Amino acid sequence: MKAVWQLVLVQHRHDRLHFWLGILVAILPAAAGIALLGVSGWFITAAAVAGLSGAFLNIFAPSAIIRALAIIRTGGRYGERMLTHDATFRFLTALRNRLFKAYVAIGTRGRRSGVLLNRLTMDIAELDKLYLRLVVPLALASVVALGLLSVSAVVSLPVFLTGLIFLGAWAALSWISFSRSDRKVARRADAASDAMRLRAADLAAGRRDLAIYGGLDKAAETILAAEQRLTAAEEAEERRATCLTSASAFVGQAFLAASLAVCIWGAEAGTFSTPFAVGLVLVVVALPELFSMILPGLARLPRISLAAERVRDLLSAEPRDARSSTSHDASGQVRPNAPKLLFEDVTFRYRGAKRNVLDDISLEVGDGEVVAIAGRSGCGKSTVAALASRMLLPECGRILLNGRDIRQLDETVLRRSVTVLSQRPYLFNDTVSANLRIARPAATDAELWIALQHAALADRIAESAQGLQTVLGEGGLGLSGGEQRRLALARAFLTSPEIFILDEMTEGLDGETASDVLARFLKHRGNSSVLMIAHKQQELRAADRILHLPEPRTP
Ligand SMILES: Nc1ncnc2c1ncn2[C@@H]1O[C@H](COP(=O)(O)OP(=O)(O)OP(=O)(O)O)[C@@H](O)[C@H]1O
Repeated sequence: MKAVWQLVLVQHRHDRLHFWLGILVAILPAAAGIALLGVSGWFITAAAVAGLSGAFLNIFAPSAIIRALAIIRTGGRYGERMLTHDATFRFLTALRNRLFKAYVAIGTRGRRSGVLLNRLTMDIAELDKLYLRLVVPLALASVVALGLLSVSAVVSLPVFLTGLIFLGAWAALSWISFSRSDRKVARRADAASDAMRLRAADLAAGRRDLAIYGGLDKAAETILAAEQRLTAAEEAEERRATCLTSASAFVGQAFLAASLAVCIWGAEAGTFSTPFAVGLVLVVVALPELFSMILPGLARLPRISLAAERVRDLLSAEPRDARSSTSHDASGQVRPNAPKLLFEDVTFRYRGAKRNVLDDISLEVGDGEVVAIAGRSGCGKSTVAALASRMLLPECGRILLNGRDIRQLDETVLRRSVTVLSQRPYLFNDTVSANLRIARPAATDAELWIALQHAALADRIAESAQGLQTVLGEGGLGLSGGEQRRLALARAFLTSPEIFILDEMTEGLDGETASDVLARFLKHRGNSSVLMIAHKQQELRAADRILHLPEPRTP
């Protein structure tokens, strides 16, 4: 549970003003609501007693108080919703940014990025309950309970003692629920939900191969098994929540009964008047509802706690330089005579792997130079490409872009400086122009057509009546593998990076298309340098320099 409090502190530090304002504004309507019930009960009874006995009763003051309390309660509830939700959304927005930056900086560490992203999204969604369902209701219940106890201590000792006993009972209930939070069940639910999504994504992506090899049914079964595990865990959580609600309802009813007995005794003994006793009973009626507001947060505590732990761990793994990359370091200005890309004694090992993929590798790509990386399969060529574009971070050594450590570069500057062309370009199910403008949002239609011409795709797009507005993918224009690569090329031509990283850009294309795509790329790349993972002779021939990576070592 330590992580839960640490995250509460992080939120508090993030925006103290909204944190406390939310709590204060939540207390206001709750206190007004309780006072409204008490004053109304007292007033109605006092009016009835005065009516029966013919005594004088000033009705104006209580009526005005009742109206004022009703207005405060209604307005306060609106303000409370606004402020508490605002405080939560502000915090979650900032948290999301920090967490995504942390992921970018430390990488996925060998785990599936889709699974991590999904888990992160779900964890952040879980954390919106931290302030709204735990902090605010707990603060609210504590302040109101202590306030009422203080008042009752002055008014009547039996009322004070009754309140104290039942407040103790609620505190004990909350503590038991808090300390016996079943994190095992929450962990099982999280694992089952991750497995379900992972298996479903695998089934969707690999359905053709699964159908060919007859594995569709088995794949579907694994999804159903994960779903059953998730349902079982959720049922266990539901049972726990029901027990908690029942126990709280029992304490609430016992409290009402005991308070009623004390009020009847007080009225009969003349300790307080009948109108006061009725007002007191109505105040007591409101309290169980106030305490029950804590229950959803308490029932959800195991899940909140696990989410808080993961988020805290990610925040603590966030490298200092990624947290504080300054615009000074990240300015993206060219340092004279610095190579475009420089690897200095870089060592890298995949998480969980037994050996380093790269050992003390040094390489350099000069201004405007085309450098090919060659080597046996598995020697780490794609790993070099991933390191050069900061998809991975080296264990030891440094990677410098224009003379500055790649770790310290601002994300925007980095993405503007490095363009990666891979063998699997991602094309969105959107128009041709939208797919191209990802690279340069302000590009004009004329610029898009020029880029398409350079990539030898303009004629194909012009065939379609909608031209640049033609939708790609399902229900739209279908492109062959080679055409997709040409569209990715046109997209790359709209950027002017310091360096292009070509990770098997022509892989899977026939010889003629591969030569054409490569030739067009080299002709229209401008002044950018190129680091090219080379498998083919034509790629090696096109390079100014070839770097051979050492043979892969067997474990
Ligand atoms: N995510 C990963 N986790 C663990 N090991 C990995 C991962 N990705 C690659 N490897 C391993 O790292 C080594 C280098 O892989 P890499 O893809 O960089 O080689 P490559 O030279 O590009 O190979 P190829 O020419 O066959 O594409 C290989 O032994 C590979 O099995």
